[in-house]
Amino acid sequence: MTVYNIALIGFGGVNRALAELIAAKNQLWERDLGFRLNIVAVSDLYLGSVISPNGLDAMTLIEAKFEKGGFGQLSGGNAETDNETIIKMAPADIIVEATFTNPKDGEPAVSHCRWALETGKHVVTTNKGPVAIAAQALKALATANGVRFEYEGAVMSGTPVIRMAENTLAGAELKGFEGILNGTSNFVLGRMESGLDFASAVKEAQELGYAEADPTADVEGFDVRLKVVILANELLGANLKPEDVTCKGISGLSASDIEQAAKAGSRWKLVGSSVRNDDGSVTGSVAPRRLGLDHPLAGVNGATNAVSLDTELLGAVTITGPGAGRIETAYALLSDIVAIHSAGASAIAKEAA
Ligand SMILES: NC(=O)c1ccc[n+]([C@@H]2O[C@H](COP(=O)([O-])OP(=O)(O)OC[C@H]3O[C@@H](n4cnc5c(N)ncnc54)[C@H](O)[C@@H]3O)[C@@H](O)[C@H]2O)c1
Ligand SMILES: N[C@@H](CCO)C(=O)O
Repeated sequence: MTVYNIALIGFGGVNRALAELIAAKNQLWERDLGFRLNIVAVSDLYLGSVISPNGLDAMTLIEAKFEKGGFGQLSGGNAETDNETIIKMAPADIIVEATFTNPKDGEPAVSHCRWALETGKHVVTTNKGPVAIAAQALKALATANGVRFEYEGAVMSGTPVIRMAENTLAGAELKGFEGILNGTSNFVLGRMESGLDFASAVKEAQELGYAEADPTADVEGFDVRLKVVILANELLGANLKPEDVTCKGISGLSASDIEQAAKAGSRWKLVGSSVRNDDGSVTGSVAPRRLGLDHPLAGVNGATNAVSLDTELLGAVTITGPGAGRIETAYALLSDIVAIHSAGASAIAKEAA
């Protein structure tokens, strides 16, 4: 039986949900996936940090109502956050990075990933910053250190768009994509269509765990811009930076815009897209678009996301599923760990052959 020791960096909605899954499903994973997860360290800006080489009880971590600096009360705990020590020194096989996304330079999460990879630890992350801004360098660092850098949850939470496109559409010749890539803004537009005002709809999205720490990133399109960069670089072989992608969000849409669209049999959606141009260059954009109800993206509601991949050999292939949510995103982390486990198993099989 394989046990992966994991260290959680950030203990907010997503990593708490992963701890919940561990508490509820480790036995099932042992049976069905061939491994179990053991939390050996946690570090959080608000709660402090803790290392326990034998493992922390996931249920205790979730149920304890820790105040600021609360990890200081635990054996091996410290009221201060100490990401660098935790990442470099904890006896972890995998660092689970789920701190705030910084859309400007990806820090400090880029450094968290770098410290982990340099010390021979795998990284799984749902943080869009390091992936959009430094994926190439981090992937190279992972390869140089014989470990993996996995980030399925950075786009469409647990819906497997990155791995699905890479593994099962290889050779289909992707030409571009367009999609609804932000759960919060899609949820907000739907709630406004039902008559709720913008601010209350954003508040609901925050309560449901969909929104970024600063929801401006959701409603101004910055979050979608990062996702367009991630998909374009990963799937279209581009080398885009966030500032290369034109970006407009939904905050300029009024209740009357939304009402008028509905009366005319259409719906506003925030669409992120990218295309390979005839000269081989790849461009990307984020903008609200008024779509007829017969458009495939018009019926995608709530925090659901969808991306339509335009391929040479198959035409459009559309992937749809949850785009945000705590458990949904924690599942993406599990799927990354499954990928690491499978890669390890196939490496062992190759050595034995
Ligand atoms: N919630 C979702 O639906 C979702 C989906 C996909 C991706 N993501 C991404 O996953 C990450 C985590 O999301 P979340 O919903 O858990 O966010 P959250 O705001 O609930 O939690 C983030 C946690 O990280 C901690 N933190 C922030 N900076 C830190 C630092 N420098 N060191 C240590 N801890 C730090 C905060 O104290 C907080 O507890 C974000 O980057 C987000 O963009 C979230
Ligand atoms: N805030 C993001 C989380 C998923 O990346 C959203 O609403 O889509």
